[in-house]
Amino acid sequence: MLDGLDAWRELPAAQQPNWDDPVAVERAVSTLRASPPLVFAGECDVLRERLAAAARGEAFVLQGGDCAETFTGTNADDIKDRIKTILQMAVVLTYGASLPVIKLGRMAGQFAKPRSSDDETRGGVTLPAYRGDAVNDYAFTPQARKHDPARLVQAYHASSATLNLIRAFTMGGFADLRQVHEWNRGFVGNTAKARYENMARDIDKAMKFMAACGADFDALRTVAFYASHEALLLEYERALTRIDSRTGDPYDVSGHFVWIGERTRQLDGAHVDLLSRVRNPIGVKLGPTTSPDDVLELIDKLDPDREPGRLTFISRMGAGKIRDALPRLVEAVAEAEGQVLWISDPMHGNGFESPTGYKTRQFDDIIDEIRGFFEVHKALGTVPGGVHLELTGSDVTECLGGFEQIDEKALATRYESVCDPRLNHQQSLEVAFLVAEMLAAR
Ligand SMILES: O=C[C@H](O)[C@H](O)COP(=O)(O)O
Ligand SMILES: C=C(OP(=O)(O)O)C(=O)O
Ligand SMILES: [Mn+2]
Repeated sequence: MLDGLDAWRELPAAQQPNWDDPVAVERAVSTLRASPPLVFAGECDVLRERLAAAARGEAFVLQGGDCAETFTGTNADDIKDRIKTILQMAVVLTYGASLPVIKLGRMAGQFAKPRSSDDETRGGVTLPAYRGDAVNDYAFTPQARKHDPARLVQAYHASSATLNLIRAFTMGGFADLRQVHEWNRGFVGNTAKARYENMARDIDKAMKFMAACGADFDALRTVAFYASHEALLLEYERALTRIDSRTGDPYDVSGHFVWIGERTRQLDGAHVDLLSRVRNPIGVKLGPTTSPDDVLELIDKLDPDREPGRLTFISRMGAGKIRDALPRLVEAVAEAEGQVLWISDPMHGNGFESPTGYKTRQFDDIIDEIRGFFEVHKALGTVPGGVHLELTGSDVTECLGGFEQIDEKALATRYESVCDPRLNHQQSLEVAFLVAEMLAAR
């Protein structure tokens, strides 16, 4: 019997690649094992403490980025635009919440996707589904769709390059509060967004007030920005699990925060087992079929010591279901004295296919699910601790609605996602203003 960090190998593992060349898998895994960690365990500990503060209502989490990062998207402009969007949103949310905002990118590791179907059929041809650049290529040819273990190593290098740029931007002056504030003024000033003007004006006044008081803006030139992704590919996550020399504890050093998806959260499955053994702060997605017993068992397995900041539940119920499905889960956790952080993913329960064949989501459904999340927590006296969004920094047309009123016809103009539809730059900022209003109204 295998123990410890390899016990998952004897458990059912959903959504894994079909590699047909064990020698190539071993080559990739041994390269990963010999490669340096992407994050330092001490950073994961700091994030765990920050998330504990969010669970107490003393901070708010903004987790966002692509559904699926790609190797071609690993370039300076795309990464910069995503960081810029998240920084802009964070300033608006900080103002609305009057709380620090924890910035957590779905970045630097989000290269693997669970899929509903193993195959995809186009024009009578059936090939393996695209499972993220860490597994196969999006192009619809037999060669591209073959699962290739060498891609794990490419995903590691793409994550490393992304994280390097994140660290450079957020520590090197790009995140300067004065600069981010100017970008936000541009957003509100450029188009008729009357609804957001009041808050933007208030933020402007607050900045002037801070300046008049002699606030040290130079101290606000850097921000902490953490990396997160779904821990889907077990060989990859295992190869990047290392023993921390300070404490002797295992950490998954592929990212600061890793989560288990809705499709891989089986209580006796491999993903829950592996993540139960690492010290990182971790998350679990919870869809509408989750039962109170499921959440209690997940807490027992993943957070037996009830450690604040260790476990985040990311609810993704759908706008029409959240008000019915979430309360019993939140109540069960509260009764069990679980110390979990609740955050809302208003994306994954609200997808549908447009008549023209695009996977999309309605902006208003996304907002309604977040509103439902706040309502449920308000009614129960618990803490709505953050939001988890699929977004990008460019002007794609993937989600419907928002003040630009992207309609079904417009989806075709700039649909670039290789998996789920993302909020574009403007829609992301709009979400930030609306969530800031919800936070301010608490
Ligand atoms: O990002 C989430 C999942 O990978 C995605 O929603 C699955 O999409 P599918 O139903 O097209 O496979
Ligand atoms: C796969 C995802 O979500 P879920 O596990 O909630 O379906 C995702 O976050 O892209
Ligand atoms: Mn997705």
